[in-house]
Amino acid sequence: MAPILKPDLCVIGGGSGGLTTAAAAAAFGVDVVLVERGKMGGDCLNYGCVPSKALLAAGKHAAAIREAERFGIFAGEPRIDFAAVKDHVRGVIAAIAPNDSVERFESLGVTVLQADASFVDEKTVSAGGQLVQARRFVVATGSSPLVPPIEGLAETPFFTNETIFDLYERPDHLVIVGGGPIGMEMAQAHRRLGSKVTVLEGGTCLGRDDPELAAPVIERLREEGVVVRDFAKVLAVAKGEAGPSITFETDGGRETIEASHLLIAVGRAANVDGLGLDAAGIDYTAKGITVRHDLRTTNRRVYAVGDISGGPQFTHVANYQAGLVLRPILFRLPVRERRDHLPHVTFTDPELGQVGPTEAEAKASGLLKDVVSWPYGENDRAQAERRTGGQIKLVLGAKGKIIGAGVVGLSAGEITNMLSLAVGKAMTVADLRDFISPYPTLSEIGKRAATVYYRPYTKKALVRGAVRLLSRFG
Ligand SMILES: Cc1cc2nc3c(=O)[nH]c(=O)nc-3n(C[C@H](O)[C@H](O)[C@H](O)COP(=O)(O)OP(=O)(O)OC[C@H]3O[C@@H](n4cnc5c(N)ncnc54)[C@H](O)[C@@H]3O)c2cc1C
Ligand SMILES: NC(=O)c1ccc[n+]([C@@H]2O[C@H](COP(=O)([O-])OP(=O)(O)OC[C@H]3O[C@@H](n4cnc5c(N)ncnc54)[C@H](O)[C@@H]3O)[C@@H](O)[C@H]2O)c1
Repeated sequence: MAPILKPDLCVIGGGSGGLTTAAAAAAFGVDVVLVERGKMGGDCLNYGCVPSKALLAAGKHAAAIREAERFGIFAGEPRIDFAAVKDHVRGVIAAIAPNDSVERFESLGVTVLQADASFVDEKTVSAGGQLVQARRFVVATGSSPLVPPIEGLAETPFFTNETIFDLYERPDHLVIVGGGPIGMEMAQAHRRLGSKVTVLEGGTCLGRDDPELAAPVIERLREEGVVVRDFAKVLAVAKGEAGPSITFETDGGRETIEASHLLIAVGRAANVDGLGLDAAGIDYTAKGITVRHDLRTTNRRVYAVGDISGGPQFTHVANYQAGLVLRPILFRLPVRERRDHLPHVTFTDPELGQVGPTEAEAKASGLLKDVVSWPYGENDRAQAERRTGGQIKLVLGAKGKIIGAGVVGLSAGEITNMLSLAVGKAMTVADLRDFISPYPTLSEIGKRAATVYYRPYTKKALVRGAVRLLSRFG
């Protein structure tokens, strides 16, 4: 048996959270062992963010060709080679993969074990038989697609995010169960690439977002021909002649529809199975590993980051958490995870971005003092681009502090960066009002929304009187 490895840090999982932790620790000269049982890069690179955004990008090009007439350009209906689109998706993954590869991590000084890791006791991990006893462990094992207990599903072929990107034939009719970010992004991408698409959502689509901001996304998908059915309870699926048939119930009664392909996108299950968490004294639930404010688990040697830590499931959150845990691990500094300033973007067209609490969440927490908004229609760049649908909303606390913000519209994801800075740095509407925004840019809507906050002051008799008085002094 190989000698026990005794590094300073052992990271389990080579996805967004694990790779960031390992690379940053190695940059400080720390002896790191990284264990990954599947593809380096995890979900984001292989089955998540990257392929979904590449597919959406292809769909966006098709939509731009269809809409070109509005700009005086006549191209007709685009001819779409679905297999070539998938080659493009593969190509994007391949272009990014070297950054996440075993070779790159070994070149950084990390020892990479390509094996399934499991705790055997409180201080030891076995990775394919190789024992590792590290001073600290970081668990970053991510999540997997949740498969709901729908009658007949186990006997019916279906896709998840782990298999849909390998489908090289264009679905004639893609039925998607779940209208969250995965469901809606996949629905629009496939519709734009020529498939008939139906979304069956148990509640309301994009239900975690501000309903007023989610509405234009849902409306746009419907305009493009996606059939969106809210409050649809899927009762059973069965393997039909041409593909799966899906029976569901709404207020209007029971219906059965025929699909060529079925995609299940109803959320995620934390990858806790087989990790030996009980042997290590690490508490967990179905949502993930239980962590403290500093992401430490119930085993003081072990931290958890990313989807497995039970919080919001995004790559940038995994990266943020990786940055946090390195401080206690490397420098013995105390940290406290914040969740009130986290952004997320759904990359449909229009994009939908949110930072911190929505209006309703801020109201429920008692922090809401005001909301100001500005429509894309009043932005000159949006007019030039002929994309005037959407709005920005600033959620304000006391003294004009921006505690949350949401935006839906063209390039809303990019605008969310500015909003993330504003919320993260506890800026006020005055900060957004006073910065100089280059003209004509879409981000100007943030500044315009901030000026709305000051409108009541311009109407105040005292302020108006002061302006009149001062004007007398020449
Ligand atoms: C379709 C889709 C689209 C998405 N789009 C976005 C987006 O646009 N933006 C965004 O921010 N987020 C997006 N996400 C979410 C994002 O992908 C995840 O939040 C992120 O990948 C989480 O990173 P992680 O490191 O926690 O887990 P993962 O990336 O899942 O990595 C975990 C790794 O651990 C390995 N592993 C698991 N168990 C073991 C074990 N016992 N031993 C060894 N290795 C193990 C797995 O093989 C995997 O490689 C998307 C997700 C999906 C599914
Ligand atoms: N752009 C992005 O950042 C992005 C994109 C995709 C995924 N993600 C991440 O991945 C996570 C998972 O995405 P997701 O869309 O699978 O999950 P989700 O939990 O966000 O949404 C799942 C949806 O499915 C519905 N649902 C659940 N059970 C159902 C059932 N039996 N029948 C019909 N509908 C049902 C829910 O009401 C919900 O609207 C997201 O929460 C997000 O963290 C992020």
